[in-house]
Amino acid sequence: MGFSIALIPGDGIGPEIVAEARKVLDCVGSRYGHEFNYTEILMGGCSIDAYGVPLSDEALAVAKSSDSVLLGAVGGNVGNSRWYDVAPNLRPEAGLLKIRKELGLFANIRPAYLFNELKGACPLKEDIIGDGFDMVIMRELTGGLYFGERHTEEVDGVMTATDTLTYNEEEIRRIAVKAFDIAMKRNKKVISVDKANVLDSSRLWRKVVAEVAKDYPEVEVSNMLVDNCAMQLVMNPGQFDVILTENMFGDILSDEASMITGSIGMLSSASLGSSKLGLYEPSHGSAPDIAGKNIANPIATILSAAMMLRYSFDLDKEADAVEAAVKKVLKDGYRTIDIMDEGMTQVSTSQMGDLIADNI
Ligand SMILES: NC(=O)C1=CN([C@@H]2O[C@H](COP(=O)(O)OP(=O)(O)OC[C@H]3O[C@@H](n4cnc5c(N)ncnc54)[C@H](O)[C@@H]3O)[C@@H](O)[C@H]2O)C=CC1
Ligand SMILES: CC(C)CC(=O)C(=O)O
Ligand SMILES: [Mg+2]
Repeated sequence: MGFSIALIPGDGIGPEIVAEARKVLDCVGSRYGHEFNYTEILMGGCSIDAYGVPLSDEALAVAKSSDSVLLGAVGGNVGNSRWYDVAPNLRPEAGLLKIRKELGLFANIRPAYLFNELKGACPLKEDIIGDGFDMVIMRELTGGLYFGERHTEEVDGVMTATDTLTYNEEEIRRIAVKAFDIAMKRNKKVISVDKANVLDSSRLWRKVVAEVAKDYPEVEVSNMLVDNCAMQLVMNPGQFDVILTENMFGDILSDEASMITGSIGMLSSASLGSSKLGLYEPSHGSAPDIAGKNIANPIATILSAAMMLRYSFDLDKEADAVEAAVKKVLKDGYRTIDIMDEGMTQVSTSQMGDLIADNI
């Protein structure tokens, strides 16, 4: 079968890791008889350099007309790059926020599980790791603080910056439904994370989640405050199945969850809406500190490509093959530097891609 993929390498390590995911997809294509047709588009700092905007209308149109979108990452050194001394809607990340909003991708699924082979790279003590953990963070992606009205102004002679956090009940309901649906296919446990002891938006969040829960009597549901959740993730990660949370809390908690899987370079993600068109990207950023060195871990991006095969193309067998290839390469002892451990063989970004592709 043929599938069109809008490919967005982006900035920093983006082009390096996307090249490896493409290599793996091409192996899947020839092994299983599919044709993946790529159209490369610019987004982020590279698009600012080329067109003066982080996402052009033409690039957005390509993404909208594709079967799916595969992204590396966007952005540079926040604070000391030329891309940041401009209005917020012209910064690299504005391209990412725009594509998420324009494609209606309100559900960001970030699976965090510990490969047995990576127990040594997990920073937690053995008795905390126990039998490992396997959770999914279901993060709301097109509402909340990242999309609220914001401005900076002088108030009574003092510079004052304002960001607003708004959710309506429909936005909460649709992400809650996604979380309960996914819990039904897993261990039937949802922990909804909020800050209901302070925020009105969190109180509405709790009320709507409780309403949705009534349609899923088999799912065990509870609430947890976000500061406690940050602590519980490193104290008892095995307790989580599905974490349901709003945009910024999910952004922060997923970086924390990624680290206990061994490295932020391991955490994949799928951003979905109400159609088959999804955007697939690693949970990490453009890592300018290691860009161009061929040392970044491409596994999060490769596993994101596997999610693309599963969720956008319904190619479950092929997605399983990619995940199995990743596991095999780790089992064989190959590691990029971020997950390197005693007795293992250190490989570069491109070598890791080659090894995974060879195991398809
Ligand atoms: N989805 C996206 O495009 C995202 C973009 N960003 C942007 O990325 C830029 C850098 O942000 P940071 O806060 O430094 O976060 P980051 O996630 O890019 O990097 C944090 C740390 O993790 C390391 N790291 C990240 N990915 C890695 C990988 N695949 N393999 C090995 N090590 C890896 C980096 O070297 C760095 O030390 C900023 O401009 C930020 O806005 C940040 C998060 C998401
Ligand atoms: C630029 C941010 C909004 C992206 C991010 O940190 C993320 O989606 O994890
Ligand atoms: Mg993030």
